[in-house]
Amino acid sequence: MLQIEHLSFDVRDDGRQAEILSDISFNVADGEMLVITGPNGGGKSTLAKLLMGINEATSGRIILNGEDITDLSINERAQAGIGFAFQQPPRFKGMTVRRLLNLAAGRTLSESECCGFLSSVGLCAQEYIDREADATLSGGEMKRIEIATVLAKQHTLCIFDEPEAGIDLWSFSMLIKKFEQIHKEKKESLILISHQERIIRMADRIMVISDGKIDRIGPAEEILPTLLDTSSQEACCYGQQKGGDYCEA
Ligand SMILES: Nc1ncnc2c1ncn2[C@@H]1O[C@H](COP(=O)(O)OP(=O)(O)OP(=O)(O)O)[C@@H](O)[C@H]1O
Repeated sequence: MLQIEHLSFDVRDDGRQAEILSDISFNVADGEMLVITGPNGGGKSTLAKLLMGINEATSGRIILNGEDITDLSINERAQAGIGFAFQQPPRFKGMTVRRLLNLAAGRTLSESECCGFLSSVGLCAQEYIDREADATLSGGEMKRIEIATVLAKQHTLCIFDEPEAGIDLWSFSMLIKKFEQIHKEKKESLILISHQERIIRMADRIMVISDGKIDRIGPAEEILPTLLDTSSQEACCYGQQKGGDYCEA
C-alpha cells in the first residue's frame, strides 16, 4: 500500500516562495487503480515527480508497504518497486530500444520477451528493437517505448503520466487492454494521470487535483458523474480547456 501524508511542495519563483502542492494526503491500496485528473497546471505531474523522487517534498511523508521512502533517491525508490513513465519521455542517444528494455527489466530479455513488450504498446518489434531511442523517434513512438520499459519489470506501484498523450487510437486501444490486464491481475497498484475519459472510466477511485490541492477523491462511480455533469460550471470549463472532452459527453 502507498500512503501519502500531508505532502507539500514549494518552489522559489522570482525570489518569492510559491506553493505548488499543499497538504496532499491519500492512499493507494494493493492492486488498486487510482486515476488522477484535473485542470492543466493543477499539480498532477508535480505530485508524480514527488512520488518518484525527482522532486523533493517540502514537507510530508511517502510510505510504501510500511517503509518511509520520503528521503530515498530515484534509484532507491525504483528498487523499492516504483515504476514511472514520464509525460514527456527523455531520449537516449546511442542506446538501442533492446538495451533500454534490458536495463528497465534488470536482466537480459529474450528476443520474444522484448517483442511481447513492444507489441503490447502497438509497436512492430522487428522495426524498433535495434533502433536507437534517440530524437529520430517520433513523440508517440518514444512515449510507447517508455511505457514498454515500465511494463518490462514487475513493480509494486506503476505511475503513468498522461499515457494517452501523442498516441494514435489503435495503439491507445492496445494500451487500455494492457492496463485492464494489469488491473485484473491485481499484482501491481496503478496511478494513472489522465484527461482521457476511457482511462478515467477504468479507475477504482478518481482523485481530482486542482490548484495544488485535492479537490475531491472517491470511488469512480461517485466522482465520474461530477466530471461528466455538463450543468457543472467547473466541469464545463475543464472540458473546454481540454478540447471539450467532457462537455461533449
Ligand atoms: N519547478 C517549478 N518552478 C515553478 N513552477 C513550477 C515548477 N514545477 C511546477 N510548477 C508549476 O506548478 C503548476 C503545476 O504543474 P504540473 O506540471 O504539476 O501541472 P499538471 O496538473 O500536471 O498540468 P497538465 O495537466 O497541464 O499536465 C504549474 O503552474 C507549473 O507551472
